[in-house]
Amino acid sequence: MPGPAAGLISFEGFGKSFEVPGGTVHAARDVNLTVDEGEFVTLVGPSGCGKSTLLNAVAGLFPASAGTVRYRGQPVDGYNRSVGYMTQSDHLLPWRDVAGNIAVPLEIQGRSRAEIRERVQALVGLVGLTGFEKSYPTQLSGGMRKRCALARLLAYDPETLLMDEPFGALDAQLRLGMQIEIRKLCRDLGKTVLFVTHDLDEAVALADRCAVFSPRPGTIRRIVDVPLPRDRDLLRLRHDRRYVELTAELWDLLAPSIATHADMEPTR
Ligand SMILES: Nc1ncnc2c1ncn2[C@@H]1O[C@H](COP(=O)(O)OP(=O)(O)OP(=O)(O)O)[C@@H](O)[C@H]1O
Repeated sequence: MPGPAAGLISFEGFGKSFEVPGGTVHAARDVNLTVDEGEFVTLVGPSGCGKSTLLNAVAGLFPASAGTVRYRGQPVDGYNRSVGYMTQSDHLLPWRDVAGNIAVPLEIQGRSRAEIRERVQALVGLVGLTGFEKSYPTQLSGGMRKRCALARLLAYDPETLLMDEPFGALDAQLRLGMQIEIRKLCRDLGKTVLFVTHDLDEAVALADRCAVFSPRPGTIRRIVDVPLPRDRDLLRLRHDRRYVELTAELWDLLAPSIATHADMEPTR
């Protein structure tokens, strides 16, 4: 069995095609990527290049069409219970308050009432929602809803977080607040993160490494190391020369595919 050098998650010649009416969509091809435990890897690339497909494959939502996806050295075969998923929409239950929403995974796991109360309180504190336990989703700001969704995700205590543009709908200030939050939480809790974003600043600000995709069928064009400190100050990144250079490098890599990316038809 592969040892730790093989990484926590590995894509080995991974490819995925979907049969759709009128043809086959080749979503991803020949993807090779190893993600180490505790690493924060961002995925960027043109729309439709297969970024979400990679997350879905790690979650075990479908099998690979080519190659292999491994988790802890084992091929992903069926639902991967070691991962938690967060998307742009928060899917909070409107009829439950903050505490009730965060409690959902714990209730499903059959935890005792006392245990649930204690864990919910800890999670509320962790994401900065203390005092809002009894608020309903409609009474929360966009950023607070995200915090609530994040606390619910952490209630599962997944080893790995799969995040698909989780802050895409937030305005710039709230987004920055959530970015600070997620980096700190993941570092403190030792989580491994695969994070899809269209925002190149976000891709650099959060990442230990950033994988840049080519247009569909997407493959990794370049893996960019982000040599910023692990405890980087996101509020001051704009003054950091390395950050400015790295975001410019990503722009240069992606600009040609943005300019030519007009084809959204299935490739047959
Ligand atoms: N379950 C599916 N069935 C059919 N086609 C799919 C499925 N999932 C993804 N696709 C297609 O595969 C391609 C890649 O989709 P994917 O969502 O992975 O791209 P993406 O890079 O995440 O896109 P975006 O940045 O726009 O969210 C797209 O053409 C999409 O329509």
